[in-house]
Amino acid sequence: SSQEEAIKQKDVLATEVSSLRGELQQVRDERDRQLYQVQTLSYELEKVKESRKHFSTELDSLTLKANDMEEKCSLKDNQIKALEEQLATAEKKLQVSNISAYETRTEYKGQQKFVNELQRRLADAEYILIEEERLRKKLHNTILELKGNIRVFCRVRPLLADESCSTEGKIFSHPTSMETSGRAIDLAQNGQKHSFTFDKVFTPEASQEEVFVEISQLVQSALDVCIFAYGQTGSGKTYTMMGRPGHLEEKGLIPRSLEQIFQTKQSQQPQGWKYEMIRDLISTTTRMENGTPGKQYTIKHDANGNTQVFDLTVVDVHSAKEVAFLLNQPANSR
Ligand SMILES: Nc1ncnc2c1ncn2[C@@H]1O[C@H](COP(=O)(O)OP(=O)(O)OP(=O)(O)O)[C@@H](O)[C@H]1O
Repeated sequence: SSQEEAIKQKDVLATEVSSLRGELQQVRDERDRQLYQVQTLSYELEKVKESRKHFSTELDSLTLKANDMEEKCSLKDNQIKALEEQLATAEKKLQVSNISAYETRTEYKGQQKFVNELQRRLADAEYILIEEERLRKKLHNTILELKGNIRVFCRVRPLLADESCSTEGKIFSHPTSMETSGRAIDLAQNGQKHSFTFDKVFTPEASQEEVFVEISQLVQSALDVCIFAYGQTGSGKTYTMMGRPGHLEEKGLIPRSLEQIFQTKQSQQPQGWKYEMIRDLISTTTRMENGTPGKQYTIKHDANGNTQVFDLTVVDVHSAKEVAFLLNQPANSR
């Protein structure tokens, strides 16, 4: 029985051993599986570590980028704020400008009305002025006609430096009677007295200006005027007509008349008058548009016997408002 028991025990033990072997095998298998898993996990861990490294680098760079972006964003924010402020100011200004533009427009309309009214009044005034000017011209010419179309003036020049005073005393005197005052001259020759009367007598003291004032009225009627200087040689014709070259104060009737004509041309321009002055330096003959010779006024002849001509020639009267003169001043000798 002990043998049986031993056999039984042996069987139990054998079963136990085989079960333990099975368990051992299972544990071994489990261990192998676990080992494999550990290997796989450590491989994965390695991979994870690697990718973590990579991600951390990327994270660093992204963090840097994010910081940079944040900085830029805050900068942009500031800029946006500043721009918003500017926009607000600009909007305010725009509002003010809109108001002032409206006011300006209203004011402009008012001004335009006023200008239109002034232009209308100006046109009226210009019309009246032109009419008045026409009347003035007519009256002026009538007065000149009444004074006489031909007037004779006498000018006595002073003694020149190389001329001596007559031993017999003065050879001329001016009568002082009321009706001949300023118009008469008495000459004494061989004890005889000769009296002459003119429209005006200029004494030796008379300046170029005084002589010009007397004829200046005629220049207004320049279309019909002829100024003629007559007298013996050395009596002062050239001086009276041309003046002394280089001495402005002593310029004669011709330069003064031309100045007056040009001044009138200027001053009458605003009233619609148009004068055309032609200075022809080549032409020696002057003709009206219809072919007839124009009026010619010989002004000067010099001491050498050569004649210099200064022509004031009426070429044409185009219309009441357009008058053309030909001012021909050849320095050539004839
Ligand atoms: N009123 C005056 N005041 C001062 N000097 C004068 C006056 N008139 C003439 N003279 C002088 O007398 C001189 C002779 O005058 P001017 O040459 O004008 O005479 P003229 O009549 O033209 O003579 P001619 O017929 O010989 O050319 C000139 O020296 C001129 O400057």
